[in-house]
Amino acid sequence: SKCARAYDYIVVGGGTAGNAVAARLSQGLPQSSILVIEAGPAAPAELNINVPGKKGSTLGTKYDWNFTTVAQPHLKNRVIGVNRGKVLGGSSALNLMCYDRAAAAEYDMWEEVGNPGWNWDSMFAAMTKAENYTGGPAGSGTSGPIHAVVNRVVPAHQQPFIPAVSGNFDIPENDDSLQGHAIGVMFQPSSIDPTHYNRSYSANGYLPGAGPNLKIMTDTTVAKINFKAVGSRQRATSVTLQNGTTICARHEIVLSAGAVQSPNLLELSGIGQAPVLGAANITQLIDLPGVGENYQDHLRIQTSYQLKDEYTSFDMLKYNSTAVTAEMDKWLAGDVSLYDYTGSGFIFANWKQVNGGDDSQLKALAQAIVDNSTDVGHRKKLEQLNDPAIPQVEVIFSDGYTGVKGYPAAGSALFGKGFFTLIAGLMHPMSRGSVHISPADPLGKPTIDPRYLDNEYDVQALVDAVKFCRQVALAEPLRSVWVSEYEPGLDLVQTDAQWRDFVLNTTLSIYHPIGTTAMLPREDGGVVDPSLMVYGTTNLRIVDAGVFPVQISAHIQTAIYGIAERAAEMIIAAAQ
Ligand SMILES: Cc1cc2nc3c(=O)[nH]c(=O)nc-3n(C[C@H](O)[C@H](O)[C@H](O)COP(=O)(O)OP(=O)(O)OC[C@H]3O[C@@H](n4cnc5c(N)ncnc54)[C@H](O)[C@@H]3O)c2cc1C
Repeated sequence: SKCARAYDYIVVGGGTAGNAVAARLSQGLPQSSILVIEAGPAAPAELNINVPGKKGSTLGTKYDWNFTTVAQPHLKNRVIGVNRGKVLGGSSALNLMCYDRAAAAEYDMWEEVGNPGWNWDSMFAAMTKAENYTGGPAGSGTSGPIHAVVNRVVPAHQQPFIPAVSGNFDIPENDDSLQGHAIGVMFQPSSIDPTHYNRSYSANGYLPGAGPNLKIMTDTTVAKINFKAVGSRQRATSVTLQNGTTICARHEIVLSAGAVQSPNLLELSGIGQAPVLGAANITQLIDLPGVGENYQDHLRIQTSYQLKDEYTSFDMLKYNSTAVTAEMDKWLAGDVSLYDYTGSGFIFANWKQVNGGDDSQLKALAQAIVDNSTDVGHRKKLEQLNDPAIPQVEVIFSDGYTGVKGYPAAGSALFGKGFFTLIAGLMHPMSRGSVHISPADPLGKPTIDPRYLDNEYDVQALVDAVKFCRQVALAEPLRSVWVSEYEPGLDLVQTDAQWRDFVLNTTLSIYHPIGTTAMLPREDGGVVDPSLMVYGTTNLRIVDAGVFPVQISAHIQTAIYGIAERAAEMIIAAAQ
């Protein structure tokens, strides 16, 4: 079909990775033309995105694709939200700004599973190239486009968190957790620009540094990628937009639509497994069974505590309209405000640290899964369990009520009270799921089935993680700041059966899907090779969270920026 326009490089998806790779290409290839196509709008002045304390307020809005899983049979048939950014900046505009890194050995595993050059050293260099960490330890990035800083608002009732953990558990205080040794209890930064105390994300971080050769189309959705056969491989020549327009690419197309939608776009373009394509009446161009498989995520579970009345929590902004106005005025004026707040207290621990020195039960459960699996990712998870330097559980000190049953209703006895929440994240669940186009409506919402908790390891791990949250809350001096456990309730949940039920009723995703276009050997279910090129194509790369081969024990944005930096270096080198 005819080209309405042509560019040297087309990046599909102006999200976290897409804007990063596009801006770097525009700088490194000043003679080339680069186009970013983003389905959502640009929203540079949107306070719900820019103000750190308004994090979460964009979920369910026009800036969110609002995907959901299919009913999860092992979570009592609950449907779990899969929120994804639909705005220039993608999910980096919606995320909760936690900014950290996993243990060095976890990035080295990417190389061990068949990706030469992808290891801690190369990823650390790439992640710090993306970074400008004010007040970070030696070795942090200081001139990259994404800002990081430890939040200047630390509520008084968070002060006892670190002493309670380091004083009562075998978990050391660690001031250096972004340098490859992740274990400990610590303050960690958020992706915030301390100049104005606003969210730092791919749209306001990378794009201002791009050259005039970068063009951005917003509110524009790509429907498919078109190919031309070159010998036994396929060359990506153009994209077709949802309105039927065709835009041509002279050199390469980069797919950065995220771990949910990049595999969908491959399928819509004829790349994927035969049954999925056949059911949607799509002609198969490349048989790639790994497309949309290997969906891995982090899971969350939490306990919440009602504070003594002398403490003021972030909850105030839920019920006190005078405080809302006053704090927003302070934020707008650049003064210290409650609206600066993001979480800064974290624990990253292995199972022995969580379970009083004994990790035998969880290891046996994991071993049983690996014994019945040929999956390379499962084998790596067992290796991770055996390495005490690799965290299995994260606990976030979250000020205010951020649980599942809801803040007390207006008029109820606890309305107007303050809370804090300990959110546990399970870092290496064993479950694997999938995301595919829906046969009935291939251009509509995808069918997402993460198969959460489909194995006993994940269930028991969540039980242990949430019991650990309570133990931390009960440890002094933290015990002295609260009056009662609001959720689940000290009296209501005590036995293992009750904890198990609480897990099945309240476990949620912590929004980190990865692996659905994995960088792995083709025979292991891989979709891209170590240069991020889709197998069977000559010039289609994927640059987003989908290429992670194995999940890491960290919030994933730093690794995604690192992948984008490395991808840009490869594409620029290939062009020169
Ligand atoms: C609510 C939430 C909280 C999170 N909290 C944290 C956190 O605190 N710390 C952290 O490190 N990580 C966090 N994450 C995870 C992290 O932000 C994301 O994993 C990451 O931003 C994903 O980057 P990406 O480039 O893979 O995809 P995205 O950033 O999602 O980018 C994909 C882009 O492609 C666009 N797109 C999709 N399909 C098309 C199409 N057909 N045509 C055109 N454009 C298209 C989308 O609109 C989007 O802009 C969170 C995520 C969410 C959703």
